Amino acid sequence: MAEYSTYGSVAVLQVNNPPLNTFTRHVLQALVSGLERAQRDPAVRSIVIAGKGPTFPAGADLEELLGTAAAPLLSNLRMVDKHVDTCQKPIVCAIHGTALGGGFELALASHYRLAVPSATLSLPEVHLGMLPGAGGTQRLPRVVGVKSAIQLITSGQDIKAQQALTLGLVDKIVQGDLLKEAVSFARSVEGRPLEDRRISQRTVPDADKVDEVVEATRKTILRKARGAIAPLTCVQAIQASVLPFAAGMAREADLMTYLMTSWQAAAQQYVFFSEREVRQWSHPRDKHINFRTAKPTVIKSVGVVGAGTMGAGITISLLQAGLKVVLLEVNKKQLDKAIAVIQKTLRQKSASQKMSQLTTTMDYSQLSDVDMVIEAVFENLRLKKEVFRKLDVITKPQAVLASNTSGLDIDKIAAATKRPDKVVGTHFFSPANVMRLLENIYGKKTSAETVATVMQLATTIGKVGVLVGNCAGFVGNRMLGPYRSEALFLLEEGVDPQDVDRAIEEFGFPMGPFRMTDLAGNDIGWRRRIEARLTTEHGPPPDTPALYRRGDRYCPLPDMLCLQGRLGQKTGAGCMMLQEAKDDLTENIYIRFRTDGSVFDLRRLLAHTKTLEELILDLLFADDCALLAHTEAALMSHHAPSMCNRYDPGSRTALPDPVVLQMIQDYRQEHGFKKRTISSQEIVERCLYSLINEGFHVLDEGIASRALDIDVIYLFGYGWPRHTGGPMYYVERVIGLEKLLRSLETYSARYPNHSHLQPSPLLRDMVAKGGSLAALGTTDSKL
Ligand SMILES: CC(C)(COP(=O)(O)OP(=O)(O)OC[C@H]1O[C@@H](n2cnc3c(N)ncnc32)[C@H](O)[C@@H]1OP(=O)(O)O)[C@@H](O)C(=O)NCCC(=O)NCCSC(=O)C[C@@H](O)CCCCCCCCCCCCC(=O)O
Repeated sequence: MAEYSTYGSVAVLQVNNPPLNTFTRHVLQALVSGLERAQRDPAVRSIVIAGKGPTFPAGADLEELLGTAAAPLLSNLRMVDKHVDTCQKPIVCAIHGTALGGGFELALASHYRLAVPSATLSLPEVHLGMLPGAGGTQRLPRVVGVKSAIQLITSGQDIKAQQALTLGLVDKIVQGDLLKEAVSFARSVEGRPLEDRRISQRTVPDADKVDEVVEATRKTILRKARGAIAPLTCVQAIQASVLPFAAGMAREADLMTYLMTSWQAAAQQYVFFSEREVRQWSHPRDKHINFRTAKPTVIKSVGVVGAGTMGAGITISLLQAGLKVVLLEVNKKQLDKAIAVIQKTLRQKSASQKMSQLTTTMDYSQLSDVDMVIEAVFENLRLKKEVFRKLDVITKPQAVLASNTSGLDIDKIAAATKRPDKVVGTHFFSPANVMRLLENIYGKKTSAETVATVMQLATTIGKVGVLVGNCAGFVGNRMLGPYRSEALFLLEEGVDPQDVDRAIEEFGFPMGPFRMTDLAGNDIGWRRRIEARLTTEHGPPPDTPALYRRGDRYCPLPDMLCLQGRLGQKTGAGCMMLQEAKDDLTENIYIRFRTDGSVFDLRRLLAHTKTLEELILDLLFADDCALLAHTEAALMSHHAPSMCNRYDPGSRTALPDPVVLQMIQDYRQEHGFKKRTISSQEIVERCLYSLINEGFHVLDEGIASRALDIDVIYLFGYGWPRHTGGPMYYVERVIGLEKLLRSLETYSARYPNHSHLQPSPLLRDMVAKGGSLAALGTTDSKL
């Protein structure tokens, strides 16, 4: 637990609790005993604390901290802190790996800190809904000042060894053998006075500005925290660091108790464990196929087909993980653009050497030797099937063929090949090199080995892989459908897009549904609806009721906006790019012509023209292909409208657009909707409960095998606020299943034709029988 040895006058205490040397009560007890022994022994004149194996302690053991062993753990932790803080012999912490939470706090309580260059220090408790409760909020500001301490603690960010040296958090970076160096360093400081080495005895350098600093940061923290209580509570604890040390520690303990007993801390710790638990997948239809039984194929090289935004992002992720990549794109201009983006991103990450692992090509035969291909072409089933047909012929028989589709049928794609067992979905989220989620979709014939391979790939490239079944939209986008529909129905009834966004953002999402569509591109959903024949490029399908499709309520507002060229931020951004990077405009921008109402993709037109400017000038001045008036004006002003909001050039701040508001008003009038006032609560409930209700359907159908899989998808792919634990956790632990059912019953009685508000049979069953999502597989046994 903590191994004791001596090297002459130096006692070495090495924490040994694999894999991360976390502090359990027994580890802390062993540390107390070791410290007592070293203090008692007159031959010992200094002490080194280190971690055995790969790391310095990574903090308190969460299973103990949150369980019945919390009290002895805390009392032992206090004892260690007291022994270290009052010790009359110098204590040197030798840091390698990750010194996190309580581990870093132990180092701060010691007299000296040495670190290897690769070491990382951090106080990540805020991510667990807590604060650094072992003196971190009191000692850190005494070293770096209140301002930096607020920044470091409320973000929980990593501090690399070199930065820690600059901040005065470590005393020396050690290049060679850490333990040997630490022992010799300890020997060199023996007998020196210790008072000025005790951080607890120092004063906070910017103490006189504490109120000013707190006031200045509060607003930013509030905006970022979006309903999470931990960040602001951390600030309160840091504020107390200007008090005498003992008083500050007492305040820290009070605030820690408050946080530790909050529902948000429980939710965030559930998130921590769920993020790891999704790796322990099992096939919903055959539990014998699981992460233990299925062996992944080793992937060393990957082909990426399609060098659009997604293809480039996927390529960056693969290169960063050290994999060889062959990037194929048939459009030379697009390929060049992707290469530039990849180069720039890798350079920013100081990883330019990774470029040597990249081959770019326009020739499919270059994919003949890769272990796996990820197709990232346009979201069109016909096109994807064509690509897979080619890949099946060209790639080696054992290669895995994955599609980065966001919702198309994996079985239909697999059917285009003679190796459906090797075909699988890998749904990346944009930007693919940033977003952590990888939704992996197995088809009817996908083999266990193929599933294991893509789940392993997720880990290799630092993503959170979640295994789901095949259905339209899979888990994430399928659940988003009802949410979006309800948001649109709310517009019909009287709220403005900004009201919906505000309510959802106040709940904790980084973006409401309309800002999100503006960002992603309204045409994505439009194309999908066109393919599903719910609408056409010219308007509603003939002989179709305006507000119904196949018997279901339908809101045509987004289609109407698309027909007017209001495709989202990119229509504005695309035109703004005119000024700076005209070659950059390669996404799908549509131009609708007055003459025959036909819609063209600007990108395609661009391929036949010299420059975007020339094309636009041609279009604007050609008699036979005049643009719609408003698009024309927007192009002229280099600022096309987005779907629902206006954006000042270069800005992402959404401003209400009077044109859209008027359009919605006219629409209400035309279809006889009576405007009424709708509360934020109703907005949130209707949007989120319909999404969660779909989650119950998804579980019922076995598309997701556990509620935690859905939670992880929403947390890591859709910006669901982390402090609420995810949609399924939130509804079960915070709202209550019974309340959800009653609310859905009320809303569905009011809106009988909104089918997604009809409570799912699984939810009804669970409420009737007192069942729980945990019993369905939400493994929160660790909590
Ligand atoms: C460390 C990592 C970066 C490593 O990442 P890596 O990818 O290598 O590995 P994994 O993440 O997969 O982890 C492997 C394995 O280990 C499990 N695990 C990781 N961390 C912990 C942990 N801290 N505890 C338990 N288990 C852990 C993980 O689940 C994996 O398990 P699996 O089965 O899936 O293989 C990365 O793991 C990481 O970031 N970990 C989290 C580190 C962290 O957050 N540390 C901080 C912990 S909280 C803490 O330290 C609190 C302190 O501030 C002290 C608090 C003192 C409280 C005092 C309160 C006083 C007032 C109290 C009230 C009075 C009441 C009373 O008196 O009774």
